[in-house]
Amino acid sequence: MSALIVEGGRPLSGTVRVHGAKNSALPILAAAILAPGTSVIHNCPPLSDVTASLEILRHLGCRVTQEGTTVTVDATAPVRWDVPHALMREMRSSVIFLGAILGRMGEADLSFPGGCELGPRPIDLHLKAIRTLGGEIEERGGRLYCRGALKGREVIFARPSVGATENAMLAAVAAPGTTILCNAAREPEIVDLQGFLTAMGASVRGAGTSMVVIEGGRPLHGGEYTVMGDRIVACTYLAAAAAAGGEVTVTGVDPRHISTVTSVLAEAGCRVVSQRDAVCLSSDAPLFGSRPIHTAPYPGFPTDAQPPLMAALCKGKGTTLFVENIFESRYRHVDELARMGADIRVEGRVAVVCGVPELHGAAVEAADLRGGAALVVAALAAEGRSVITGLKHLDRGYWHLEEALGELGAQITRGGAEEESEPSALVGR
Ligand SMILES: CC(=O)N[C@H]1[C@@H](OP(=O)(O)OP(=O)(O)OC[C@H]2O[C@@H](n3ccc(=O)[nH]c3=O)[C@H](O)[C@@H]2O)O[C@H](CO)[C@@H](O)[C@@H]1O
Ligand SMILES: C=C(OP(=O)(O)O)C(=O)O
Repeated sequence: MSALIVEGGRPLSGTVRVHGAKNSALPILAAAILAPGTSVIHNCPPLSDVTASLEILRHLGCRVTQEGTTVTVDATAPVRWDVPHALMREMRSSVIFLGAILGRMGEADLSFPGGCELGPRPIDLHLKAIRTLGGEIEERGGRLYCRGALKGREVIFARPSVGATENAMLAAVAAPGTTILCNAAREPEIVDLQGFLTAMGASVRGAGTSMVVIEGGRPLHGGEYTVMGDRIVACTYLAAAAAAGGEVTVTGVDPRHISTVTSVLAEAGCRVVSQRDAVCLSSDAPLFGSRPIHTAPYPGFPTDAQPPLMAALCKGKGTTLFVENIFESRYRHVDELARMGADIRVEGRVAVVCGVPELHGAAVEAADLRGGAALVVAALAAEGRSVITGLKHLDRGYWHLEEALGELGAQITRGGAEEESEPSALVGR
């Protein structure tokens, strides 16, 4: 079993560039199937979720090549419209292929998606949107059989959902007529998807607001596009610098996309300076607490940044209250942070973090992607050695994490947990 071995307690310094955003790259890869042509997608990070998406595209009959962070998808002649269950359960974003495959092939056969276990993650809003656009969906034996001639319509979401908005956009691009998505999610990744669809010849406007308008049924062609930088990876690096101390510049991110997070870090005592596509953070004293953090759909505080920010605030002088409003079970990192000496009390959706003067290294296990990032942040701030397992979760969303942090001066390596792990009571002492 592989593990990250972190010798913590060292300040970080230098500049790090974030890789492309997982949550943009995945719907963009699904969108590539919509056009009978070749799309070229740059800044597409070779994460395990991206590999799964490429496997789905290959299974559908696309020719796919990957050179560094550039992916080329030739979707001239897909031959299948089904996604095997093993690929569906690899990640949440497999469900985004529903709108894209149905839009291109007029038929789709999928099962329920995987992804981080954060409590119930229904797909009712996805299915309702597709049905509104004319898709007939039959749920049988855990599979979803969809067919139907799509038509532009008004779709009203009961709540903003990133994935359902993306799925509806992909289906609507292929649906003749005007589709209006009301109460759409406003995340920057949706704006990125609009950018790629526009590069393919689609007419989509309004992404980033709660109303997205699509004139569907236009002829599409392959597009060339560069995926935006990953704002959650940026928040993770900033949280690491805040926790470990030092001075770090994170580049390749739009500071406006993470202002709810940087304002919390500033309130906790870090100096934060935003530039056009970079954020510089320095931290040299124990962090204070911050005002209560309520996760919310964009432009609110992102749920994906909650675990790393919580980890950053564990060591310090203040108390911070977190309210997780998006997912029911997104505090699975708390027990592991407690092994490092954190003082966190959880009651339902609320977690209260009381800063402690020191954290200590420990053997801990990631239970989900951002929970894993939280463990890395805490380990960098902790005195002594931490051994972090459960890396398959981290590898879904962080590319070259140990190299990037290593360049900032962190002592972090990937090795076998068996050789490195001491009895957990001794680790870090
Ligand atoms: C691949 C990707 O982009 N993942 C992101 C996406 O996930 P994802 O697209 O799954 O998240 P959603 O925005 O859909 O979820 C928001 C809320 O709506 C609920 N809901 C969603 C769909 C549905 O059909 N029914 C329903 O009730 C969810 O349970 C959740 O409580 O947005 C989340 C919220 O910002 C992020 O944490 C994930 O990193
Ligand atoms: C929850 C996340 O991803 P997914 O929706 O793919 O599970 C995430 O990126 O933090």
